[in-house]
Formats: sequence, C-alpha cells, structure tokens
Amino acid sequence: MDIASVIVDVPAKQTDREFDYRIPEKWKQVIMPGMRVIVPFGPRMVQGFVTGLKDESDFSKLRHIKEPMDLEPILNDELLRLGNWLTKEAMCFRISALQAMLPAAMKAKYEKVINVIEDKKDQLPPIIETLFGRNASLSWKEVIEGEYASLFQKELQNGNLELVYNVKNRLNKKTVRVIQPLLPASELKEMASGLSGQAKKQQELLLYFMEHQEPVPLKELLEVTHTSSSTVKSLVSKGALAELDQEIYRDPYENRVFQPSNPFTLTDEQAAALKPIQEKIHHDEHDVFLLYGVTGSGKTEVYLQAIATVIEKGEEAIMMVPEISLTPQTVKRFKERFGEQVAVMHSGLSVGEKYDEWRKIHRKEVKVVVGARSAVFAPFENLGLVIIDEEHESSYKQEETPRYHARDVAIERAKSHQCPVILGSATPTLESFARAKKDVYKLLTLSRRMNENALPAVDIVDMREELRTGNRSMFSELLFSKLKDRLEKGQQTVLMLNKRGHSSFVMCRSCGLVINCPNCDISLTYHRFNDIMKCHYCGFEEGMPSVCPECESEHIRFFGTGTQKVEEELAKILPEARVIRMDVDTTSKKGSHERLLNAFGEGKADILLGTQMIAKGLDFPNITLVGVLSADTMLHLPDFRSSEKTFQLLTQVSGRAGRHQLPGEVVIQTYTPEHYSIELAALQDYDAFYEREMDLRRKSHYPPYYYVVLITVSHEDLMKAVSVTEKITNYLGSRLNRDSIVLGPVASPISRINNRYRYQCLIKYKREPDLNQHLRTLLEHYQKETAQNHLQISIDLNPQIMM
Ligand SMILES: Nc1ncnc2c1ncn2[C@@H]1O[C@H](COP(=O)(O)OP(=O)(O)OP(=O)(O)O)[C@@H](O)[C@H]1O
Ligand SMILES: [Zn+2]
Ligand SMILES: [Zn+2]
Repeated sequence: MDIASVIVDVPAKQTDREFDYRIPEKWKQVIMPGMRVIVPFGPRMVQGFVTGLKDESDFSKLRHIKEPMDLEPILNDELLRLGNWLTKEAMCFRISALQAMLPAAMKAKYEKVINVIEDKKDQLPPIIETLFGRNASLSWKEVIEGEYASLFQKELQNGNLELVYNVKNRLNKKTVRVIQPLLPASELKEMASGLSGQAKKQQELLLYFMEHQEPVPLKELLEVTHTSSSTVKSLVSKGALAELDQEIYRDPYENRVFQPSNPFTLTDEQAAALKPIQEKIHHDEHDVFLLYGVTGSGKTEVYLQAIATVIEKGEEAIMMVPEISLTPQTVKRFKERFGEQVAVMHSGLSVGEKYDEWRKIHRKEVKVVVGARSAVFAPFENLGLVIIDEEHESSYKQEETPRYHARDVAIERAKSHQCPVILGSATPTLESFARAKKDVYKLLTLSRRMNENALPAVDIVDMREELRTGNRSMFSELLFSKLKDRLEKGQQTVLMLNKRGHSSFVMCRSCGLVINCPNCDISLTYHRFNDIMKCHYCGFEEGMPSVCPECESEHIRFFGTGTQKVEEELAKILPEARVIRMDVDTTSKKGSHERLLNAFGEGKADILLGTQMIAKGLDFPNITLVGVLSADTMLHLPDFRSSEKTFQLLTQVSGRAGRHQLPGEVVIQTYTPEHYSIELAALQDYDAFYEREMDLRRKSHYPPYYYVVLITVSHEDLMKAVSVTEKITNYLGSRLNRDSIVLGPVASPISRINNRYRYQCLIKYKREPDLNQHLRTLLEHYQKETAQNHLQISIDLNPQIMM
C-alpha cells in the first residue's frame, strides 16, 4: 500500500482530520499504522501519526512522507482506537488525544532555523555573512533576539535565506560504550601468540575475551584488565574487537535492593473479595469491581494477589495510585512482590526516566506498571487487569486538554481487552458507590482492619471554644497534652495542616485591606521563606510592604497558618520534639520526599508535620496519634463536592494511626464542629455520610443524580466575556430538554486570572444525547476568535474542580 493517512501535529480545527501522504519507495515495507513520521505541512516539516494505510486517495497530488521517526509502531491498534474514543469523550483534537497517550519525550520538538541558500551566499550583506561564519544555519531564536532581525527578514523576503523547521525527538536514548569480541576464542588465541612481546597489554585484552565472549562496558573492561583505551583501539583496528553503543535504561530504582516478599495468607474477607475478581480474570470477562475497604483493611494485598493471577496467566496489569501517594513505600510493596517485572511511572521521574519506563512496557520487558494517571495508557497488549486505588482522588481527572478521567479510560480499555477493573477506596466517590448499589459495579467489602483493632478513636475540638477560654495558640489543650504524652512514650505523631483553599494572606488590621494580585481577583499568598507575596495563578510577586498601601498604617500583617509557622510554634511549646516538615518547599528536590519519609520511618523524628501529602499511603507501626490542625478550610470552597472532599481527607488521615499493634487516636480541630462531614468523619461512618450527602445532591440536582458540564469563558474585555457566556447560555437553554438546567452567566469563583475576566455557564442534565453535538457547534461558531486567543472557551465534562 502506497498511501498513509496521517494526523499532523497542528492542533487546530481545520487540521483536525487525516491527511493523505505518499510513502516513498524505500519505506513501503517499513511504515505502519501507529508510527510517527515527519511530513511536509504547508511550508514546514511537522510530526504526524500514521493511522492507516491505503491504496487510493481522493486527492491526486499527494506530498511524500519525509521520513519515519520510529521503526516499529508505538501505538497499537487498540490505542489508536482509544485515541478516537478519547477525542469524542474529551472533545479534543485527535492529535492531542494521541499525544496524551505517550510520554512527553516522544512529543516532537521543533527547532526553527535559518539556512543560507547555497548559491545565494555571495548576495548576502557582509554582516549576515559574518554571523553565519562557517555554519550553514542559525537558530531562529538567536536571530530574532539579535540586533539584525530586520536585516534577516529582508534577506528572507529576497529569497537569499530560508526558514526551516527541524523535527526532533525530545531526547535521545541513553547509551553506554561497550566492547565486543568479533572472533571466536580460538582465533583470538592465535592472534595473541602472533603478537610481539611488546604488545603485552593487547595480549591481556585478548586473554580476557578468550574467556568472556559477551559485550562488556568499556569502563569496566579497562578497570578489570588495567589497560587503556588506546590498546582497545588498536585491537579494534585489527578486527579482533568491535566498539559499539549499547542502549541502557535510566533506572531510578537501580541502587535499591528489594527483599522479595511472599503473599500473605488472606483473611476470609480478603479471600471473598479476591475470588470473583480471579473468576473474571480466568474467564476473560470484563467487569468493574468496587473494593470498599476501611483504612488498613488490606486492600493492597488483594491487589497484589489479583496481579499475581494475571501474571501467571501470561497477561499484564496496570496499577494506578494517586500521584500524592505514589510514595517510595508504595512502590516498594510492588517491587518486593514482582521484582524486575515492575515499571514505575510518576511525575517525580525525569523526562528521560519516564521514557525508559515506557519503553520497558513497550518492549514487553515488564508485566506490571505502577503509576499515576497517565499509566492508564501503558502500551500493554495483553492487558488482564486495571486497578485504581483511592479511586475517589480528584487527581485522576486531567485538568488540561484532553480532560479525561482515568477511571473512564480504564473501563474503556478493559472492555477492549475483556478484563476486569478494580476501583478501591475507603471512601468511594458518591458516583461509584451509587453505581455499586445499583449493581452496575460489583461491590466487594473489607469491613475490618487487619489488626482486628477498632478504627482509631476521634476527638473533635471546637477551636472557637478554645479561644473563649483564652487559648490563642494553634494547638488546643487536648492536642497539646496528647502530643506531650506521645513524646514521653516515644511514639510518633502525624500532624496535618489542611492547606487547600486556605493560604496565608496579607491584611491591614487598621482598615481591613487584603492585598490582592493586580492581575487576578485573588489575594496574594505570603511566603515566609523569602518574605514575599506571590500570586499562585499568574506568578506575580512582590515584596511585603512595611505600611498599608491604603491607609499607611503600620499594622499590616500576614494571617493564616503555613506549615513553617506551625513548625516555629512547635519549637516554642515542645522544644524537645524532633519535627520533620513535609510540604511543597521541603519536597521539591528530587528524592527528598523519600528521604524525609525514611527518616520518619526509622524513628528519627517524633512528629511528621505536613500538608495533604502526608494523609495517604503511610503505613508506620509507631504512629499512634494523628492531629488535624484545621479541618474546615476546604468546606468553604464554592464546590458542590467540598463536604465529600473534607470527609474523604479526614477519614484518610485518621486511618494513618494505630495500623499495627498499638491503638491509635485522632484529634480534629475545627471551627465548625457541627458540620456533618466532620461529625461523620469522626465516627468514620461512610454509610451515614453517603445517605446524607446523596440526599443533598438529589435535592440540588448534582451528581450522581445529574451530570454536570462546566463552560468557562474568558476574555480581556469584561463585557465580551459576559456577552459570549450569555449567548452560550441562551443557545443551550433553547435546545436542551426541559428537565435539564442551564445556569448562567455568572462570574467564576475566581473571576479574573491574568487580566482575563472569567464567566461561566453550568449545565445539569440527566439525558442529553445531542449535547456533545451542540457543544461542538458552539466551539465551531467561536472558532475564529478562539484561534486568535482573544477569547477562550473551556468545556469541562464532569468537572472535578468548579473554579
Ligand atoms: N492477609 C494478611 N495477613 C497479614 N498481614 C496483612 C494481610 N493483608 C495485609 N496485611 C498487612 O496489613 C497492613 C494494612 O494493609 P494495607 O496497607 O494493604 O491496607 P489498605 O486497605 O491498602 O490500607 P489504606 O487504604 O489505609 O492505605 C499492612 O501492613 C499489610 O502488610
Ligand atoms: Zn490599612
Ligand atoms: Zn495573579
């Protein structure tokens, strides 16, 4: 077949389709669907994906593929089909869907360069000629930023220079130089005896290879034989040895030793949960299981044994864990059980490391991938199981295009492979639990903790009451006394500061002014570390003023609590306590997350203080106290899921205490102790919370009773943002069913970001078969304006964040 259909890397409405290209003769046997190619597009070269081959095209004049970028397909048929599905589901361009399935390293890098046209060289002005020197091309960036930009432009117009885009892979494979013998041992021996007595070093090398026929890294060879690279070179020139570059993997876990672990004998509950999963695996049947198990009930062991079943069958498994709990401790549990058969994918790896892990999967060198959201696209061909742990985590939804939810992708893939999906959680989303109740998902329950202990006892402390009795500290009497008690007993405490939706803002005590970002309608966050105020949305930053810019009072302070402030306070009230602080500041360096956790696990600290990132995945026997400093900061976010998220977080963090022999206790400090999500989290009563919250969702027409779509419109001109949102609202209002609800236009909770005004329209519906079509029509209608970026319209189907 001579013609390839190609999706080009030009994300725009007009180019969102297949283009036909002729395959040059020499690549007819090489180019296959699922490969990346370089193709001419307009005046330049771009990357493209081959989606199919054919003999005929509707177009007579076809351009030729320039060259392939892969020698084998990187997307198999199933993934190509998944790309089509994703395009529809996430309402994105096909190229974006295809790129989302691959590691960042495989996205094309375009290098814009200016070339001299060979026979026009003498027509160039001398200054330009000097700039080129002996080079045939200059980088566009250097040219445009240099002082002769306009001169270059003129020569481009004159046709003496040309502008070219080079397509490159984002990175190269990592290689190591190795030396390999080219002759059998007997011939090497012959050669050695023929050498003169002066060539002693060469003889030693030959001797080495008479005993070792396999390739050896040059560095190692020189060390073992005490020879030099010039000796190697001379044998290479004699044809005895060959020098080559062997591909190696960057293994982020290479210096780690994992003690192999054996499966536990399952408890009755665990065995009962595993059995139906194994049946589906054995019968190659698709189904979705919801594994609802309290914290510390042994869900992970069920995953491990289900994966073992899949591997025995010769198939592969995807194990998804939220980014935040993809801790070394979690990875270790899988590496200990499955050793070299595990690849790991998470954002802490460098681009190169991620690519290497991906290649291990692609080359079928591993059977299991443990990873965050994007692991759902692992290019396995015999997928036997997909597991999503902590399925309630909102990080499974990608918040940028393509806006997909890993759960939906997992189910779609599992359908193609006829295999089961396990969703696991101690606090499932209402959506999933409702489906399990209706038997759409199969419910599996683990109701008891492994150690048969009760869940930890929880005390709620009303912080308003503390203030009334004169305690101005951020620690209540109760929490303080328990902290002291643990310190005396040599036991450990986890202290969580719930930072989401809460920051340290700067306020004037005299006039009440709160300092806002000049570009966004949101207060600036104070950073104690370098004494500056920063905007988390646009990056604006400014030094802390010494007087109020409004009334010139000196009483301008920052309010709110950061982990650093808590740390300082701890140092005052419990100077003997050893504290490890974990937040974005202390964990930004590679490996620091792991180092801090290891230190805590080894008992090098009494208190682990941190943000949300310490709420999950920790399994340390000596933790007997968990303190939550401010439970309600998330409750006041303008989001219909704020109660659910608060309940989930409090339950998760409470579950860190008393997981082994020692019983655990929890203290939750709050300003709204009467709120049901806090009361019920304290009782660890998921079922009661579910009933209560479902009732509210039904009354207010929210998921899981209704589906939700959030449309956000932004523009630099406020009136334009309002009027477009209004038109969209009207358009949809007149076309959707009468029982669907279209709300808007209203200002977004953050009504301005980076000087763009933001308005939104919210749709709630039960059944709207044509909704996607209506939304596409809308996008097409505004396509001209959005292409120029003056207007932005973002459509979020099933949004997880309402801002
Ligand atoms: N069958 C078993 N026999 C003995 N110990 C077990 C068994 N299953 C699990 N465990 C141990 O019990 C502890 C809790 O199990 P695990 O961490 O798997 O629970 P989990 O439900 O995944 O926890 P969470 O959701 O709270 O993180 C772990 O230390 C684990 O090694
Ligand atoms: Zn003031
Ligand atoms: Zn800003």
